[in-house]
Amino acid sequence: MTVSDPALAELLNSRIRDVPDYPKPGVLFKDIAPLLADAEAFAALVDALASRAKAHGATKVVGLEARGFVLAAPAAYAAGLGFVPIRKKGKLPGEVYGRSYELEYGSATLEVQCDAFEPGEKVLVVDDVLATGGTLSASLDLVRQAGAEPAGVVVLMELGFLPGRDRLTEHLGGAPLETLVLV
Ligand SMILES: O=P(O)(O)OC[C@H]1O[C@H](OP(=O)(O)OP(=O)(O)O)[C@H](O)[C@@H]1O
Ligand SMILES: Nc1ncnc2[nH]cnc12
Repeated sequence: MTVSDPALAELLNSRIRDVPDYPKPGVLFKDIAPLLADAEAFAALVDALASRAKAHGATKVVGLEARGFVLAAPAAYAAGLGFVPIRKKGKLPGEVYGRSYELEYGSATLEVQCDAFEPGEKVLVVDDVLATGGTLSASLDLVRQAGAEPAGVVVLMELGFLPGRDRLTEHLGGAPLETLVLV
């Protein structure tokens, strides 16, 4: 397991709120709104993501709609890198690659623009939650299909009671997966 900074993990976890039975019965929803609203915790999170982007030699930071955007875009700015969105179906203009996937409370299709990357770019993929791993698995496949190489994946939190990490392994292709908070 790769929770590498216990003090950061404690700060971030203290600002994540549990909401039982949202968006449907049986799901324990991890609400990051209090973390985003806390200047100290949000800055610590963005700085940690930016440092991972630099450490992995990334040339772009990729964020996954929608909560991943809120983390990845400021991290890209802080690292001096460009940002690429992976969006839900039908939101991106022009030619796109698409992948369908299952998640904890439904199914969806993600898309990336075909010209989002220069060939061979190394990217850091950022999202808020690793639950079943469907979202990140689809996203990693899309990054490769669009001609870039995942240099690493960072998630704010991993739901350790779900098999997301196992499902993700084959899609990582050796890229490191780092979890800032394990719950
Ligand atoms: O590991 P998984 O089971 O795929 O679940 C994780 C994903 O689920 C949530 O996104 P959601 O699709 O709910 O979109 P949102 O960020 O727009 O709320 C979350 O932000 C992750 O992207
Ligand atoms: N339990 C959960 N809490 C917050 N976001 C999620 N995305 C998928 N599962 C989730």
